[in-house]
Amino acid sequence: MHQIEEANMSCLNILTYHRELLVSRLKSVQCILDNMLACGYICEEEAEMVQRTVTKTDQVRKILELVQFKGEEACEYFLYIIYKVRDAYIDLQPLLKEINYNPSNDIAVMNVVNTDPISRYCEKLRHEMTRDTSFIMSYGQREESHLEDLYTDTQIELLNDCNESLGFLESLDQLLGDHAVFNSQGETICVMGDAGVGKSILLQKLQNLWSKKELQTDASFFFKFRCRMFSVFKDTEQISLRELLFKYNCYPDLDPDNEVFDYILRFPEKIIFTFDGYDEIQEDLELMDVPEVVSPEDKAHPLQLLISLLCGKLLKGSQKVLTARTGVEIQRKVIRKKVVLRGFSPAHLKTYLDLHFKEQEHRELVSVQLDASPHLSGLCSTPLFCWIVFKSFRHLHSMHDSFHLPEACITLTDIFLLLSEVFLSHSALPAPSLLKKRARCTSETFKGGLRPLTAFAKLALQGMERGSLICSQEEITECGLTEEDLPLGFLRTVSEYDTCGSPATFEFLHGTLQSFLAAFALVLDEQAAVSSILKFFAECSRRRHSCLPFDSCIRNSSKPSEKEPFTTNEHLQFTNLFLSGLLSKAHTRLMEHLVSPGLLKKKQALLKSYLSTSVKSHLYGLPHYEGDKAKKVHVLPNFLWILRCIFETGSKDIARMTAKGITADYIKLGYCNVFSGDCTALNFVLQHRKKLLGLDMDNNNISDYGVKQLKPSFCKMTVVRLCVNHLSDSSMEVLAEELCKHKVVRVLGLYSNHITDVGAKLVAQIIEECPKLEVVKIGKNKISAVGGKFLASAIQKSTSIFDVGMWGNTIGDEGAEAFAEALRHHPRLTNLSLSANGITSKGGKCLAAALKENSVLRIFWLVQNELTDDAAPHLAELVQANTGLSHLWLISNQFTVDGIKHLAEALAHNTALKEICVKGNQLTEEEQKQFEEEKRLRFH
Ligand SMILES: Nc1ncnc2c1ncn2[C@@H]1O[C@H](COP(=O)(O)OP(=O)(O)OP(=O)(O)O)[C@@H](O)[C@H]1O
Repeated sequence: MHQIEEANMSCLNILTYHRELLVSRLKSVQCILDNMLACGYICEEEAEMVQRTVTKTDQVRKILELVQFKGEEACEYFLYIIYKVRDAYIDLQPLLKEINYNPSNDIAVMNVVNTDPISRYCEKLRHEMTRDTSFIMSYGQREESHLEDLYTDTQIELLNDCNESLGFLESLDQLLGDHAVFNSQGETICVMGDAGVGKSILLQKLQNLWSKKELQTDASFFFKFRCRMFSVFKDTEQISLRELLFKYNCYPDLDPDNEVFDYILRFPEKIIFTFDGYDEIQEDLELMDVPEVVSPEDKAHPLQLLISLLCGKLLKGSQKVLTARTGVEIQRKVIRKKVVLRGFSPAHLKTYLDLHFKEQEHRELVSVQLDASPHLSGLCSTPLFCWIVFKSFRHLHSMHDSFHLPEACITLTDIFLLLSEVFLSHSALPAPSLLKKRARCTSETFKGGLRPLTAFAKLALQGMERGSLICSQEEITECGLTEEDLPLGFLRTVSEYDTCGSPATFEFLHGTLQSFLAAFALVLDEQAAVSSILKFFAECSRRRHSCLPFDSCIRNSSKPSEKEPFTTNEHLQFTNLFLSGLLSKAHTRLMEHLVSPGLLKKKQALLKSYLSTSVKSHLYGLPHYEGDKAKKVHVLPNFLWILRCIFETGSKDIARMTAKGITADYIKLGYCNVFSGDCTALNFVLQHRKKLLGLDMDNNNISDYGVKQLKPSFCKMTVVRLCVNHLSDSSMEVLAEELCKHKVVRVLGLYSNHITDVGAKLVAQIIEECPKLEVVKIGKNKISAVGGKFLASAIQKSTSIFDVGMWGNTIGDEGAEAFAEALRHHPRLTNLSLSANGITSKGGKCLAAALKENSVLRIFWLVQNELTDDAAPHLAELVQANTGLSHLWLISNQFTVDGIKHLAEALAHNTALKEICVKGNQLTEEEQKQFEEEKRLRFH
């Protein structure tokens, strides 16, 4: 029917006309009855009569009869209920649109109460989610902070399916949006990141925003799960999807007809799921055979339900956000998009500092210490470590006058010792306000708290041995912990798994804390054989992990593939690291108060000898290969853990021996997930190396803090490859100072960082002042014409440089002109890329003219610029000049067939030129054919 006619129709007639549709699509009868009754359009008896009718459709028929019988106003109110309670009558919204429904003024003032189970459930979900997500955990339950008071943005980098950066996320809304989706079939958004970088908090923020309707999404349901919960179930336990959703989030109230679950099944796109900590269940998944679950009614093991949800076998179309530690492999097929958390930038760190410390005096004190120590700043870019450092500072500073953060190179062990000291001081001392400040005595605090510390440590170790992050009340009691010990802060209760009144379950405040305490247990244990301290080292080197069965569920294959033991046993690696720290010389005095000195010595000696041997065998086993000029070695991520352990031990002997053991003169540490803190460890070893060394650290996350940490090692570096590492101009300052001082560098790789013209000027200085520098890669930065000119001028003066990559900057024609000058008589430059730099024909002409006078350039890249046919005759002249150029890359410019003709003709006069690649210009297939004869002109 025509809309105008409909608009003029009475509501009574509309109900008659659309009766069939209303009968089939109106689902929530109760809400209509409740409101009709409340407004007096029907009486109790009439409502009961409707309810007594057996089928839903008959109930609707009865209601329609009733309201029509009551007259126009009742019919109008009936439509108004459907209009107001949108969620419950989603199927009838198109009808309202079709009839162009608008409530009259009289009706619009009437009240409609949403008694629909679905809407009520959504409200309940939001309410509970707000309650559950408003606080960030802190020491015990005593000092929880509001999420809003402390949440600070972190760097969230978008990646494509090859793990290349697509820039940073600007707001959390973008996480769920279509931006940077690389697989539209996939439904899972992966959030990756290292331990403590803030994955759980990010999800918490997302949940909190949704609960307050501040997240841009249509989703009415939000179900949150922590993956470790799935480990709690026995192997034989089976539950349904309905149970999984409701029991572990919240139950719908007053929903006798299961309308909520039916709705969820019908509209999965209205759901967001978050699954936190996929790495924590990897082993459980590997052990289980995961058949597919596809029916929402079937019961299955919760892990199977999880996998089916992630694969889209259940509730297809729902949005899923999954977090996991960096390096955990998840089948590409199911990933929709991927982000990686990079922690706090210096600006974020400043914001967090301001949020954390209300007192100006504290802010300044901590800020000074951060500025003085790039290593501490680097550690603090991981929010967990930052939180511990700040919290400990605040607590210890308030208790003791003279407290300062450790000044020398603070280790992770130091950080967790600080945290433990704070926890133990809770029990040892009265509240700070009542106390006259007194001198800090760490060993006294630890001695005083030795009983609970030993018990917590034992509990942590037992969990680690069982592969469990959760412990029961029984286990806690067995370890000798009492009610009074629990509020110290090491443990917290977990309500999620505590369903049906089962006794409370606990977990350590953070997984890393459990690793730390487990290491403590190994040190404190006076009963076990000394050799037992090495159990996790042995475990880590023995294990070879398979890919996730999540993969095999998708691939239908159960054959695992080899995988490096990097992320899957990270909690064990952390235990090893803390063990190295606790047994270090620096902590001997403290430890001697807690364990007998003789035993401590034995443990220290054993660890030292183990590390020395394992370093040797590891270095020996690394894949060596002969490069063009150097003997190269590709370091594996596991080696990075050994380096971290060596640093924690603080043992110069082991560091010296490791340095000596690196026989190669080029180390590749690419894609090893090296973060800024690791540079301190690397530097700790490299400072003992006498010979020169090439270091390739491309594709890591070392940031400016890491470069500062490497400062003492640059004096011996011949190759400095730091591509894709989030470096800014301040790193260039360090490089310029060090490289120009020592002048040994041959290769400088800085591709894909955040270098601007300021940094380019410093790189230019390096080019000018380092007489051995041959290769500079500085593409994909933020260098404009200004920086381009600095670089060009430096290149012009250099007699050593022969390979320069400038791809993906914005030097434009002005920059191109400067490069033309640099090239004109350059004695050595053989390979130059000025691709993707916004160069038009104007710049192209200059370059072509200058190059005619150059006889050394072999390969020239001008891909993805804006060259048109105007430049073609000039480039043709260059070709004709037969300068020695062997490859000219002109892909993706704006040449037409006319321009290409010039090039083709010129080629006939040049026998030295091997090819000109002109793919992606503006020629049709037909036009390209006319150049078929000239094989050196490539279109593909
Ligand atoms: N964005 C943030 N703003 C403020 N504090 C944060 C933020 N992210 C993390 N933190 C702090 O760091 C702690 C650890 O963070 P979180 O548990 O989210 O790390 P994670 O990446 O999930 O670690 P893991 O992989 O070990 O589980 C939090 O409890 C909180 O104190």
